[in-house]
Amino acid sequence: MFKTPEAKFAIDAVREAAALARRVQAEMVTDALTKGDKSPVTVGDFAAQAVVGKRLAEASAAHGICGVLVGEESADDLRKVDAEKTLEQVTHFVRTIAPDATPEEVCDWIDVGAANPGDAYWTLDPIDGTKGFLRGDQYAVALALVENGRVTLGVLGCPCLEQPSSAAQGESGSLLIAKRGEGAFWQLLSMANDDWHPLRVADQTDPAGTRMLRSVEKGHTNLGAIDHLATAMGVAAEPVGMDSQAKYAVLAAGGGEMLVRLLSEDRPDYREKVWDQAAGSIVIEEAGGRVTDLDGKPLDFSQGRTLANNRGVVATNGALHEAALAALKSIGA
Ligand SMILES: Nc1ncnc2c1ncn2[C@@H]1O[C@H](COP(=O)(O)O)[C@@H](OP(=O)(O)O)[C@H]1O
Ligand SMILES: [Mg+2]
Ligand SMILES: [Mg+2]
Ligand SMILES: [Mg+2]
Repeated sequence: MFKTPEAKFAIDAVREAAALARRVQAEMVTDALTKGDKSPVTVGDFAAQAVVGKRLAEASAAHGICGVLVGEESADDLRKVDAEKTLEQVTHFVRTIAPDATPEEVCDWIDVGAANPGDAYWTLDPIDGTKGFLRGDQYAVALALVENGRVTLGVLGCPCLEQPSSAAQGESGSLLIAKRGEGAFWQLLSMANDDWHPLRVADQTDPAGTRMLRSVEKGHTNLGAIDHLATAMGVAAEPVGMDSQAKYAVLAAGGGEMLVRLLSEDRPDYREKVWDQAAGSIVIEEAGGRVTDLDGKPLDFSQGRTLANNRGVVATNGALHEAALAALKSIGA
Protein backbone atom coordinates (compact mmCIF):
# COMPACT_ATOMS: atom_id res chain seq x y z
CA MET A 1 0.00 0.00 0.00
CA PHE A 2 1.13 3.59 -0.68
CA LYS A 3 4.10 2.59 -2.82
CA THR A 4 4.01 5.61 -5.16
CA PRO A 5 7.07 7.88 -4.97
CA GLU A 6 4.83 10.70 -3.66
CA ALA A 7 3.41 8.61 -0.82
CA LYS A 8 6.78 7.13 0.04
CA PHE A 9 8.40 10.57 0.20
CA ALA A 10 5.57 12.01 2.31
CA ILE A 11 5.51 9.13 4.82
CA ASP A 12 9.30 9.04 5.25
CA ALA A 13 9.67 12.82 5.47
CA VAL A 14 6.89 13.23 8.04
CA ARG A 15 8.34 10.41 10.12
CA GLU A 16 11.79 11.98 10.05
CA ALA A 17 10.49 15.48 10.84
CA ALA A 18 8.40 14.15 13.73
CA ALA A 19 11.42 12.34 15.15
CA LEU A 20 13.40 15.59 15.00
CA ALA A 21 10.62 17.54 16.73
CA ARG A 22 10.57 14.89 19.46
CA ARG A 23 14.32 15.16 19.90
CA VAL A 24 14.05 18.94 20.24
CA GLN A 25 11.41 18.47 22.91
CA ALA A 26 13.40 15.78 24.74
CA GLU A 27 16.41 18.11 24.93
CA MET A 28 14.05 20.89 25.98
CA VAL A 29 15.29 23.39 23.42
CA THR A 30 12.15 25.46 23.70
CA ASP A 31 13.56 28.84 22.64
CA ALA A 32 10.94 30.54 20.51
CA LEU A 33 11.20 33.48 18.12
CA THR A 34 8.18 35.69 17.61
CA LYS A 35 7.07 36.13 14.02
CA GLY A 36 5.65 39.25 12.41
CA ASP A 37 2.09 38.12 13.23
CA LYS A 38 3.14 37.66 16.92
CA SER A 39 2.92 33.86 16.72
CA PRO A 40 5.80 31.68 18.02
CA VAL A 41 8.24 29.63 15.95
CA THR A 42 10.73 27.26 17.61
CA VAL A 43 13.93 25.40 16.80
CA GLY A 44 11.66 22.40 16.24
CA ASP A 45 9.55 24.14 13.55
CA PHE A 46 12.68 25.20 11.64
CA ALA A 47 14.45 21.84 11.95
CA ALA A 48 11.36 19.90 10.84
CA GLN A 49 10.84 22.14 7.79
CA ALA A 50 14.55 21.83 6.86
CA VAL A 51 14.41 18.04 6.78
CA VAL A 52 11.23 17.94 4.68
CA GLY A 53 12.66 20.57 2.28
CA LYS A 54 15.86 18.56 1.88
CA ARG A 55 13.99 15.27 1.33
CA LEU A 56 11.63 16.86 -1.23
CA ALA A 57 14.54 18.29 -3.22
CA GLU A 58 16.09 14.80 -3.27
CA ALA A 59 12.86 12.96 -4.14
CA SER A 60 11.96 15.45 -6.84
CA ALA A 61 15.40 15.08 -8.49
CA ALA A 62 15.37 11.27 -8.20
CA HIS A 63 11.74 10.48 -9.10
CA GLY A 64 10.43 13.57 -10.88
CA ILE A 65 7.69 14.19 -8.30
CA CYS A 66 6.32 17.71 -7.83
CA GLY A 67 9.06 19.79 -6.19
CA VAL A 68 7.01 22.85 -5.25
CA LEU A 69 6.76 23.25 -1.47
CA VAL A 70 4.63 25.82 0.33
CA GLY A 71 5.84 25.68 3.92
CA GLU A 72 4.71 27.71 6.90
CA GLU A 73 8.18 28.81 7.96
CA SER A 74 10.87 30.88 6.25
CA ALA A 75 14.61 31.19 6.99
CA ASP A 76 14.50 35.00 6.69
CA ASP A 77 14.45 35.54 10.46
CA LEU A 78 17.09 32.84 11.01
CA ARG A 79 19.53 34.57 8.64
CA LYS A 80 19.49 37.71 10.83
CA VAL A 81 22.55 38.33 13.01
CA ASP A 82 20.62 38.21 16.29
CA ALA A 83 19.26 34.72 15.43
CA GLU A 84 22.74 33.18 15.27
CA LYS A 85 22.22 31.04 18.38
CA THR A 86 18.86 29.76 17.15
CA LEU A 87 20.37 28.85 13.76
CA GLU A 88 23.16 27.01 15.56
CA GLN A 89 20.60 24.99 17.53
CA VAL A 90 18.56 24.23 14.41
CA THR A 91 21.73 23.08 12.61
CA HIS A 92 22.64 20.86 15.59
CA PHE A 93 19.34 19.00 15.28
CA VAL A 94 19.39 18.80 11.47
CA ARG A 95 22.88 17.23 11.73
CA THR A 96 21.30 14.20 13.43
CA ILE A 97 19.97 13.32 9.96
CA ALA A 98 22.55 15.13 7.76
CA PRO A 99 25.85 15.13 9.71
CA ASP A 100 27.71 17.51 7.35
CA ALA A 101 24.97 20.14 7.11
CA THR A 102 26.13 23.77 7.32
CA PRO A 103 23.93 26.59 8.67
CA GLU A 104 23.66 28.01 5.13
CA GLU A 105 22.43 24.65 3.78
CA VAL A 106 19.92 24.43 6.61
CA CYS A 107 18.51 27.85 5.65
CA ASP A 108 18.36 26.80 1.99
CA TRP A 109 16.45 23.60 2.86
CA ILE A 110 13.97 25.60 4.95
CA ASP A 111 13.52 27.94 1.99
CA VAL A 112 12.68 25.08 -0.38
CA GLY A 113 9.32 25.78 1.27
CA ALA A 114 9.22 29.40 0.07
CA ALA A 115 7.63 28.49 -3.29
CA ASN A 116 4.38 30.01 -4.51
CA PRO A 117 1.43 27.63 -4.78
CA GLY A 118 0.76 26.66 -8.40
CA ASP A 119 -1.50 24.08 -10.06
CA ALA A 120 0.33 21.39 -8.12
CA TYR A 121 2.10 21.97 -4.82
CA TRP A 122 3.00 20.34 -1.53
CA THR A 123 2.09 22.19 1.62
CA LEU A 124 3.85 21.65 4.94
CA ASP A 125 3.14 22.61 8.51
CA PRO A 126 6.40 21.45 10.12
CA ILE A 127 4.87 21.80 13.59
CA ASP A 128 1.16 22.46 13.68
CA GLY A 129 0.13 23.49 17.16
CA THR A 130 3.40 25.20 18.10
CA LYS A 131 1.69 26.45 21.27
CA GLY A 132 0.76 22.87 22.16
CA PHE A 133 4.35 21.80 21.43
CA LEU A 134 5.62 24.49 23.83
CA ARG A 135 3.11 23.44 26.52
CA GLY A 136 3.90 19.72 26.17
CA ASP A 137 0.49 18.98 24.63
CA GLN A 138 -0.56 17.76 21.16
CA TYR A 139 1.15 18.88 17.95
CA ALA A 140 1.43 17.46 14.43
CA VAL A 141 3.63 17.43 11.35
CA ALA A 142 1.27 17.93 8.41
CA LEU A 143 2.20 17.42 4.75
CA ALA A 144 -0.18 17.33 1.79
CA LEU A 145 -0.16 17.35 -2.01
CA VAL A 146 -2.63 19.72 -3.69
CA GLU A 147 -3.53 19.33 -7.37
CA ASN A 148 -5.86 21.74 -9.15
CA GLY A 149 -7.17 23.21 -5.93
CA ARG A 150 -7.93 19.83 -4.37
CA VAL A 151 -5.93 17.87 -1.80
CA THR A 152 -4.98 14.47 -3.28
CA LEU A 153 -2.64 13.08 -0.62
CA GLY A 154 -2.15 13.91 3.04
CA VAL A 155 0.08 12.64 5.83
CA LEU A 156 -0.16 13.57 9.52
CA GLY A 157 2.45 12.67 12.11
CA CYS A 158 1.17 13.07 15.67
CA PRO A 159 4.02 12.28 18.09
CA CYS A 160 1.88 12.53 21.25
CA LEU A 161 -1.26 10.77 20.02
CA GLU A 162 -1.21 7.26 21.49
CA GLN A 163 -3.85 6.09 19.03
CA PRO A 164 -6.10 8.25 16.90
CA SER A 165 -9.41 6.88 18.20
CA SER A 166 -8.93 8.62 21.54
CA ALA A 167 -7.78 12.09 22.48
CA ALA A 168 -5.47 10.63 25.13
CA GLN A 169 -1.84 11.65 25.19
CA GLY A 170 0.76 8.93 24.74
CA GLU A 171 4.34 8.15 23.86
CA SER A 172 4.09 5.92 20.81
CA GLY A 173 2.60 8.47 18.43
CA SER A 174 0.46 7.96 15.33
CA LEU A 175 1.09 8.33 11.61
CA LEU A 176 -1.93 8.81 9.34
CA ILE A 177 -2.17 8.82 5.55
CA ALA A 178 -5.01 9.43 3.12
CA LYS A 179 -5.02 9.24 -0.66
CA ARG A 180 -7.97 10.58 -2.65
CA GLY A 181 -10.28 7.68 -3.51
CA GLU A 182 -8.18 5.09 -1.66
CA GLY A 183 -9.14 5.65 1.97
CA ALA A 184 -7.37 6.72 5.14
CA PHE A 185 -5.12 4.55 7.30
CA TRP A 186 -2.86 4.77 10.31
CA GLN A 187 0.03 3.00 11.99
CA LEU A 188 2.33 3.67 14.93
CA LEU A 189 4.65 6.58 14.26
CA SER A 190 7.64 4.81 15.75
CA MET A 191 7.32 1.59 13.78
CA ALA A 192 7.53 1.75 9.98
CA ASN A 193 5.94 -1.32 8.38
CA ASP A 194 3.32 -2.35 5.83
CA ASP A 195 0.66 -2.86 8.46
CA TRP A 196 -1.90 -0.08 7.89
CA HIS A 197 -5.14 0.08 9.89
CA PRO A 198 -8.17 1.64 8.18
CA LEU A 199 -9.64 4.81 9.68
CA ARG A 200 -13.41 5.21 9.87
CA VAL A 201 -15.46 8.04 11.35
CA ALA A 202 -18.03 7.33 14.10
CA ASP A 203 -21.56 6.47 12.94
CA GLN A 204 -23.41 8.71 15.42
CA THR A 205 -26.54 10.24 13.86
CA ASP A 206 -28.05 11.97 16.93
CA PRO A 207 -26.82 15.58 17.21
CA ALA A 208 -27.22 15.44 21.01
CA GLY A 209 -24.56 12.73 21.11
CA THR A 210 -21.95 14.81 19.26
CA ARG A 211 -18.47 14.80 20.81
CA MET A 212 -17.02 18.18 19.83
CA LEU A 213 -13.34 19.02 19.37
CA ARG A 214 -11.93 22.54 19.38
CA SER A 215 -8.67 24.52 19.73
CA VAL A 216 -7.14 25.06 23.16
CA GLU A 217 -6.06 28.61 22.28
CA LYS A 218 -8.86 31.15 22.57
CA GLY A 219 -7.03 33.40 20.09
CA HIS A 220 -7.50 30.71 17.38
CA THR A 221 -11.28 30.35 17.66
CA ASN A 222 -14.30 31.62 19.64
CA LEU A 223 -14.79 29.52 22.76
CA GLY A 224 -17.96 31.31 23.89
CA ALA A 225 -19.65 30.80 20.51
CA ILE A 226 -18.62 27.11 20.53
CA ASP A 227 -20.51 26.71 23.81
CA HIS A 228 -23.57 28.33 22.19
CA LEU A 229 -23.18 25.98 19.26
CA ALA A 230 -23.16 22.98 21.57
CA THR A 231 -26.32 24.25 23.27
CA ALA A 232 -28.00 24.81 19.87
CA MET A 233 -27.28 21.16 18.96
CA GLY A 234 -28.50 19.89 22.33
CA VAL A 235 -25.02 18.64 23.22
CA ALA A 236 -24.50 18.19 26.95
CA ALA A 237 -20.86 17.01 26.84
CA GLU A 238 -18.17 19.70 27.17
CA PRO A 239 -16.24 20.27 23.89
CA VAL A 240 -12.74 18.78 24.14
CA GLY A 241 -9.84 21.21 23.63
CA MET A 242 -6.93 19.86 21.62
CA ASP A 243 -4.09 21.58 19.75
CA SER A 244 -3.21 20.99 16.10
CA GLN A 245 -4.53 18.68 13.40
CA ALA A 246 -4.29 15.86 15.95
CA LYS A 247 -8.01 16.63 16.43
CA TYR A 248 -8.59 15.87 12.72
CA ALA A 249 -6.94 12.49 13.35
CA VAL A 250 -9.26 11.83 16.31
CA LEU A 251 -12.35 12.72 14.25
CA ALA A 252 -11.20 10.48 11.36
CA ALA A 253 -10.76 7.56 13.75
CA GLY A 254 -14.19 7.93 15.35
CA GLY A 255 -12.99 9.44 18.65
CA GLY A 256 -15.24 12.47 18.13
CA GLU A 257 -17.96 13.57 15.69
CA MET A 258 -17.31 17.24 15.03
CA LEU A 259 -14.60 19.87 15.06
CA VAL A 260 -15.05 23.53 14.44
CA ARG A 261 -12.79 26.52 13.82
CA LEU A 262 -14.87 29.63 14.45
CA LEU A 263 -13.45 33.08 13.77
CA SER A 264 -11.97 34.65 16.88
CA GLU A 265 -13.39 37.94 18.13
CA ASP A 266 -10.07 39.75 17.71
CA ARG A 267 -9.43 38.41 14.16
CA PRO A 268 -12.88 38.15 12.49
CA ASP A 269 -11.27 38.57 9.06
CA TYR A 270 -8.78 35.71 9.59
CA ARG A 271 -8.43 33.28 6.70
CA GLU A 272 -7.16 29.76 7.30
CA LYS A 273 -3.69 28.83 6.04
CA VAL A 274 -3.52 25.95 3.51
CA TRP A 275 -1.02 23.98 5.65
CA ASP A 276 -3.35 24.12 8.68
CA GLN A 277 -6.14 22.32 6.78
CA ALA A 278 -4.85 20.32 3.80
CA ALA A 279 -3.59 17.07 5.36
CA GLY A 280 -6.21 16.97 8.12
CA SER A 281 -9.12 17.54 5.75
CA ILE A 282 -8.28 14.70 3.36
CA VAL A 283 -7.73 12.31 6.26
CA ILE A 284 -11.25 13.10 7.53
CA GLU A 285 -12.86 12.91 4.07
CA GLU A 286 -11.23 9.60 3.20
CA ALA A 287 -12.36 8.20 6.56
CA GLY A 288 -15.95 8.98 5.53
CA GLY A 289 -16.37 12.43 7.08
CA ARG A 290 -17.18 15.83 5.62
CA VAL A 291 -15.24 19.11 5.76
CA THR A 292 -16.55 22.54 4.70
CA ASP A 293 -16.27 26.13 5.78
CA LEU A 294 -18.82 27.68 8.17
CA ASP A 295 -21.12 28.45 5.23
CA GLY A 296 -21.06 24.87 3.96
CA LYS A 297 -18.72 25.61 1.04
CA PRO A 298 -15.97 23.12 0.13
CA LEU A 299 -12.44 24.25 1.07
CA ASP A 300 -10.77 25.84 -1.96
CA PHE A 301 -7.01 25.26 -2.01
CA SER A 302 -6.48 27.17 -5.29
CA GLN A 303 -6.28 30.66 -3.76
CA GLY A 304 -2.64 30.85 -2.71
CA ARG A 305 -1.34 30.45 0.83
CA THR A 306 -4.72 30.99 2.48
CA LEU A 307 -8.25 29.70 1.97
CA ALA A 308 -9.27 33.18 0.82
CA ASN A 309 -12.70 31.98 -0.40
CA ASN A 310 -13.61 30.27 2.88
CA ARG A 311 -14.60 31.37 6.37
CA GLY A 312 -13.52 29.10 9.24
CA VAL A 313 -13.85 25.31 9.10
CA VAL A 314 -16.34 22.72 10.29
CA ALA A 315 -15.73 18.98 9.99
CA THR A 316 -18.03 16.16 11.03
CA ASN A 317 -18.55 12.42 10.62
CA GLY A 318 -20.78 13.33 7.64
CA ALA A 319 -24.07 12.19 9.17
CA LEU A 320 -24.13 15.24 11.48
CA HIS A 321 -22.93 17.82 8.95
CA GLU A 322 -26.29 19.34 8.01
CA ALA A 323 -27.24 19.59 11.70
CA ALA A 324 -23.90 21.30 12.41
CA LEU A 325 -24.38 23.81 9.56
CA ALA A 326 -27.94 24.57 10.71
CA ALA A 327 -26.74 25.13 14.29
CA LEU A 328 -23.93 27.41 13.05
CA LYS A 329 -26.50 29.43 11.13
CA SER A 330 -28.80 29.63 14.15
CA ILE A 331 -26.07 31.18 16.33
CA GLY A 332 -25.00 33.56 13.55
CA ALA A 333 -21.48 32.14 13.30
N1 LIG B 1 -6.57 34.13 14.67
C1 LIG B 1 -6.46 32.85 14.28
N2 LIG B 1 -7.57 32.15 13.93
C2 LIG B 1 -7.48 30.86 13.56
N3 LIG B 1 -6.32 30.17 13.50
C3 LIG B 1 -5.19 30.82 13.82
C4 LIG B 1 -5.19 32.16 14.23
N4 LIG B 1 -3.92 32.51 14.51
C5 LIG B 1 -3.16 31.41 14.27
N5 LIG B 1 -3.92 30.39 13.85
C6 LIG B 1 -3.51 29.04 13.44
O1 LIG B 1 -3.95 28.07 14.37
C7 LIG B 1 -3.06 26.99 14.26
C8 LIG B 1 -3.15 26.08 15.43
O2 LIG B 1 -4.45 25.58 15.53
P1 LIG B 1 -4.98 24.95 16.88
O3 LIG B 1 -5.38 26.08 17.77
O4 LIG B 1 -6.12 24.13 16.42
O5 LIG B 1 -3.86 24.15 17.46
C9 LIG B 1 -1.71 27.65 14.15
O6 LIG B 1 -0.82 26.75 13.51
P2 LIG B 1 0.73 26.70 13.99
O7 LIG B 1 0.73 26.22 15.39
O8 LIG B 1 1.29 25.74 13.02
O9 LIG B 1 1.25 28.09 13.82
C10 LIG B 1 -2.00 28.92 13.34
O10 LIG B 1 -1.66 28.82 11.98
MG1 LIG C 1 2.82 28.94 13.31
MG1 LIG D 1 -0.45 25.21 11.88
MG1 LIG E 1 3.17 25.41 12.35
